[in-house]
Amino acid sequence: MSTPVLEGRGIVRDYVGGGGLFSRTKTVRALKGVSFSVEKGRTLAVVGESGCGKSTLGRIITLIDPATEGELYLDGERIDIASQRLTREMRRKVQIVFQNPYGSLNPRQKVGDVLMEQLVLNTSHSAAERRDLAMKMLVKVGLKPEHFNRYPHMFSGGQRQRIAIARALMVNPRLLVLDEPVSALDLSVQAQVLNLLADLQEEFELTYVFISHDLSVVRYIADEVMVMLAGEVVEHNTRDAIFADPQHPYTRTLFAATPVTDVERIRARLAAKAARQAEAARPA
Ligand SMILES: Nc1ncnc2c1ncn2[C@@H]1O[C@H](COP(=O)(O)OP(=O)(O)OP(=O)(O)O)[C@@H](O)[C@H]1O
Repeated sequence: MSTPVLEGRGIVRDYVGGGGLFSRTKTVRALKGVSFSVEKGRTLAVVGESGCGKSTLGRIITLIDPATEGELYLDGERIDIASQRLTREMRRKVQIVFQNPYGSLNPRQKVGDVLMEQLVLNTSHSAAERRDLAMKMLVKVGLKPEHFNRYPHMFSGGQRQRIAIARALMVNPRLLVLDEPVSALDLSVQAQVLNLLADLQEEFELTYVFISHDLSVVRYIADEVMVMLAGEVVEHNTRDAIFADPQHPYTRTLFAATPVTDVERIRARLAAKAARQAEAARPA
């Protein structure tokens, strides 16, 4: 078997915080030894109720926050997630897209500059090359070259999420952590952004860690599903297996509350993707 793009072993995260003026300092163990791996080109969905540790795990994988204990491997290379002695190259490999792109886009920065800034920090491209690459990326995510000189407030929510995805892709990452990336969007726009993510995954051979509370979205996009409860993984299986036959009582409760939406459309999309992948894998 090939080396996974991402592997976590026994990841623990404690938050040491005050319990208020008159109470003793409390430690919250947000992750209690989480292990998983994701193969290249696959999407691992992380699900579970609010507070189970999904975002904490996402921030550790993205190397934004340190872990208290545990090991993380990117393309087989061990990353020091406790002390966070990280190279720029390690950081480049993992990018994150958040639920609210408006919060992470500088309102005074034009979209073209948002994209080119990534290249200034991470590459030695000339100004003309940076401009060219940013223009091309705008088109790849379904925006237009004339959007280059516009500000974030001039876009819809879906378009802003496309800008955030474009920014993440500018540095040619291996892995995208998508933390509730469509939760703030209308249903029709959600579908467009999910389709875009599926297309980009195929084109750039990206690996996704997709954090979501929305199981209909997970059913659409995931290859594998990892269910978390109170900082622990209670179940991890392929999407089809876990939806058809959830094993853990908590998974069953979680899934029982979710309506199945538009199954035919999901099946058609996944079948088309599988056919394209099979065609690409066929020897010439
Ligand atoms: N900075 C922090 N300081 C202290 N405790 C924190 C901090 N961030 C998260 N926690 C706690 O860690 C636990 C996991 O939080 P986390 O945000 O990772 O959960 P989540 O599953 O992503 O929830 P949500 O879906 O609501 O974002 C929670 O108990 C939370 O209160």
